[in-house]
Amino acid sequence: MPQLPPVDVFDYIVFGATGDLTMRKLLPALYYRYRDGQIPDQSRIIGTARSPLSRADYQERAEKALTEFVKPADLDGATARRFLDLLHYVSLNGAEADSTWPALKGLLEQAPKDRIRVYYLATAPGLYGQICENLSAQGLVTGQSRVVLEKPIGTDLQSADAINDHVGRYFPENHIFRIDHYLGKETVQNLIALRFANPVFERLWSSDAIDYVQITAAETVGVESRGPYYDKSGALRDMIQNHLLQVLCLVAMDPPGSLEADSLRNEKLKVLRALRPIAPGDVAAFTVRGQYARGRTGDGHTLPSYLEDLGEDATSNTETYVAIRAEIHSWRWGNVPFYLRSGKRLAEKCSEIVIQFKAAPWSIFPGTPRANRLVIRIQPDEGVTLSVSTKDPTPTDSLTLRQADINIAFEKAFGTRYPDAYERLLLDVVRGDPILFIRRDEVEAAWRWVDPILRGWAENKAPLQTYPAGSWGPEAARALLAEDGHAWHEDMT
Ligand SMILES: NC(=O)C1=CN([C@@H]2O[C@H](COP(=O)(O)OP(=O)(O)OC[C@H]3O[C@@H](n4cnc5c(N)ncnc54)[C@H](OP(=O)(O)O)[C@@H]3O)[C@@H](O)[C@H]2O)C=CC1
Ligand SMILES: O=C1O[C@H](COP(=O)(O)O)[C@@H](O)[C@H](O)[C@H]1O
Repeated sequence: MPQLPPVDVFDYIVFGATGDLTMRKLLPALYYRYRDGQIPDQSRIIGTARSPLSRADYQERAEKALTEFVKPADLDGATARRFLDLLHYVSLNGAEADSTWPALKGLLEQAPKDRIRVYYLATAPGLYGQICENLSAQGLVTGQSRVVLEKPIGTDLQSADAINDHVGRYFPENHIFRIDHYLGKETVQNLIALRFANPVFERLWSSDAIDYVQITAAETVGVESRGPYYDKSGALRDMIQNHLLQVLCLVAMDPPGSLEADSLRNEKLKVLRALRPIAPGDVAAFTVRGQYARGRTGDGHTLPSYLEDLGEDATSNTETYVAIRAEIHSWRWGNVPFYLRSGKRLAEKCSEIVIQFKAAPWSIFPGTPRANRLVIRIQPDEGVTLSVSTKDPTPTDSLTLRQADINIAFEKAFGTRYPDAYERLLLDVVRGDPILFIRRDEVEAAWRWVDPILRGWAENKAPLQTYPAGSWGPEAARALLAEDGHAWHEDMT
């Protein structure tokens, strides 16, 4: 790994420091950046949550998390111990302006006044405004302070506005970092390179040459321990409103004028605003929502249903799967359908973008050559595959065609580990670089599109389908594409 420039000394204050996100993603990501020499030793990571833990208890929990979530080959004992020394813990109720705040204040004020402070809110979004208000009341918002808001921001446009207004009273917009970890994924960023550094693609990137686009984020896991959050959220709010719409923006946007954050965000915003609204009465035609029932893994193990995962006697109308046929009303995209889907307990863990090109208008070969297809694999096995027609080498009396792939597997091609998305994003906040974070108007535009779908579902205008855990989702999702004469990637021939 080449020498990476370290960031300035910082204090990272994590609210929700005992939670799933901190343990599974944030601490491992910070460990990797520390291991690679990017985090100076004087920096501190201060965990806060209501649980009454000592600093040693918290370090012990963090050590367990590193053992579980960092690859064993990457976990060096001595480095991990030095990393754990950066950790502190303050027991505090973020929702209340009580007597526990001075402990945090005292700890922060031990550092020089101009030290960078990152307040990372890894708690329920309903707490964001109150935590910021308390930070301000305690005099903890300095000129060098930034706040990171996890997604989803709110549960609809109205609640998102309320949160953004509340947080905005204490932090200026350029110090608010709305994180969407999909933007930190290497292959998602690579879309910008692929599209705007390779004219061979960009010249074909429109309805002139593209038949349709699919964006998939499929997971094999169920709701795990996150039932209480997830059951109130569902797949549309959890994945589509943020991650998939952001990926769609990068696929569909016009070239930004530069790599300045606002230049990119302006282009993304135009796409969000050009999404054809799906009215509540149209949800049955353009959306499919599903919930996993009991099923089986590929090797025959029984998988519980969503209701069983939630716990005894649970009932729920929450979707764990969504498929949507979206359209972008713009000159570039005409009537090109963008099929989005995301679900839990599906057959494979796979996030990818499929760009299906149009077939040749005329064939001089026996049979019609297959249309080209570009598959951008976001995870796992990050890479790009372009399927092309080539001459079948079998010596026959006619020139027949065979499909072949031009394939780049990034890890293999570059011989380097692909970092987790959070590794990049957590240090971008310290650097004060907002390019991979979401501006307020983007969040609002995304909710504006999602809200009528939620309303249609709440009015029961699209029935909740079931699908067997371990499958590719409800049959109705197949039908959604079949109506256009299309098929999901796994069904394509
Ligand atoms: N987990 C994930 O994979 C992802 C999560 N997110 C988002 O991150 C956020 C956190 O998610 P997740 O970690 O899963 O949630 P968890 O429920 O696992 O953790 C919540 C954390 O918040 C703390 N907490 C709860 N109430 C308070 C309070 N009043 N004051 C201070 N701390 C409090 C809890 O600790 P205690 O009970 O001790 O106070 C706990 O540390 C959510 O907004 C979620 O949507 C986003 C992307 C992925
Ligand atoms: O934000 C979230 O993302 C994860 C999926 O992330 P990935 O990087 O593994 O694709 C999802 O499991 C979770 O429900 C959601 O909140």
